[in-house]
Amino acid sequence: MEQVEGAGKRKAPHVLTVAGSDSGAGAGIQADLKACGALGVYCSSVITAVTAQNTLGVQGVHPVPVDFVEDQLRSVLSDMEVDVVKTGMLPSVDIIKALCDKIKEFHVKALVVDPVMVSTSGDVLAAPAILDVLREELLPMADIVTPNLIEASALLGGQSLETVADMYTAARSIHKLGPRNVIVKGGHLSDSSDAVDVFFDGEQFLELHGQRVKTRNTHGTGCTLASSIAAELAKGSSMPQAVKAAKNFVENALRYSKDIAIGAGPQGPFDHFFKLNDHMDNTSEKRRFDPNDLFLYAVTDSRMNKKWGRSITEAVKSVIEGGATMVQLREKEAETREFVEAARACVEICRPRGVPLLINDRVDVALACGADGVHVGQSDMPAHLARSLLGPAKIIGVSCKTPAQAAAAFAGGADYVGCGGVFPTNTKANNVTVGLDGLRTVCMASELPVVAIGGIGAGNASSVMEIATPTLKGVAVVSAVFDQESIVAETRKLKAVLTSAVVNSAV
Ligand SMILES: Nc1ncnc2c1ncn2[C@@H]1O[C@H](COP(=O)(O)OP(=O)(O)OP(=O)(O)O)[C@@H](O)[C@H]1O
Ligand SMILES: Cc1ncc(CO)c(N)n1
Ligand SMILES: [Mg+2]
Repeated sequence: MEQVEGAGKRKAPHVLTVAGSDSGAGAGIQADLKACGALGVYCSSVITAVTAQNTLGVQGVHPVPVDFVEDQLRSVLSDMEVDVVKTGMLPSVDIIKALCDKIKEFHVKALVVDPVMVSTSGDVLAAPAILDVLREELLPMADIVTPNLIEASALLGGQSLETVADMYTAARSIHKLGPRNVIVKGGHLSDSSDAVDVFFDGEQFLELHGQRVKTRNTHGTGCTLASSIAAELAKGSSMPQAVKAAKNFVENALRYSKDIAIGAGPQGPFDHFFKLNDHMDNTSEKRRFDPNDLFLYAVTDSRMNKKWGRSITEAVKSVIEGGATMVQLREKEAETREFVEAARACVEICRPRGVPLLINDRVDVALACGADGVHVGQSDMPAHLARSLLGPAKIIGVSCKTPAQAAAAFAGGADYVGCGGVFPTNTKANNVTVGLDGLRTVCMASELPVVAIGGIGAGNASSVMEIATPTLKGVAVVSAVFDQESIVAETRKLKAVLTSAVVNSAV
């Protein structure tokens, strides 16, 4: 029992958010919980008001009675070691006063105040009556206050703020109200191509520049910025570090979420958990596959390596040295553990040499070792499922013998087609040979680039490349390079044949 007590204890960085609930979950308490969760910080929550809210605006506000806000504060602060308190919507003077009392009673390292007043949709979240108590009691206790342009203006008695220069003036004036640091947020700054926030610590200004993401999904950026600052502080960052990291987090989340469609209104929520999901997203534009990589595609074979007494890494190193433009690990006999280890080692070899490394059949191994993609056969994982597991950036190749299979590969989101066996081969038992005619038929029909495979070597590679359809990009070989005394020499020889075949068919 004692063992359990001592050994497992680890203090979790802890933010307490004191804010309103947003039923649409883009802003408020829900944004704070997600931001802290995404940044690895525990977040407890004291709810000051319940709002009925969606992407159209705020349909209703229901403040929590002050006694019950106090009860929640006491419950959390008396029991849990809170590092940082972050405040959002504080709908009444009484609630602010109760909060100030509780913060004085229980020690916390830092207080982040987001002076929420009006939602972006223009709905009032806190009565103007709170301004005095905010200025006089809460702000002097704050380590940082994070007004947007409208809130900064309200704190300064309605002075209009329109330019970055105005933001400097505002930051200085708000600092005089007592907070240790101020960040005036420029999300609402009109016609600016970047998103500028102005930070002031009482001595120095820091202009925080970020790209302005073109998106409707900005609901909750303010809450997220403030709770991310709180989370970074709880993890031990300095204030300038925390502010920069938070700004960066918001920008990345917005960029990732710019096309997400939730709700019919003008301002949608964004995804705080983009880091968890980004490899799963099929809609993002990036694709990083160059069909020319198929030119000399080397496919490993464990039996051949065994026969010649080589490790898989030695074989991969040599074939790249000889000029291979892409490598596939095809380990039909290896145990998973052994396969993953070998694959990791090969990733280390291929990556710095700019050669993509694919894994045959095993999507799990490809993910585990960080390979560039997979090659699947007709009886392996279907391309569309491999794509949904691997995300948009990985390369997927599919073995096809017919135009119909090539069309299905294209529809499933594959990047290339491997067509064969072109010639009879010993590498693959019972494999139907499609011949040069079968290859030509697939190449003519395929929407995807094609690599020819099966019994190809220096002796017959020219006859393959002479098919010369625009889709045929190269040859994939096994024995021609790996079942050889010198991998480097044979690969060079094949590359020379391929290069001259391409030159000849071009003239
Ligand atoms: N389109 C955008 N692209 C990049 N950053 C943005 C964009 N919109 C806002 N930001 C950034 O998000 C943070 C919050 O700024 P903003 O001025 O929108 O706060 P807010 O009005 O309090 O937000 P909320 O709608 O949550 O109340 C700032 O760091 C700001 O620069
Ligand atoms: C509950 C709540 N807090 C803060 C904001 C500010 O965006 C909002 N819209 N809703
Ligand atoms: Mg706000």
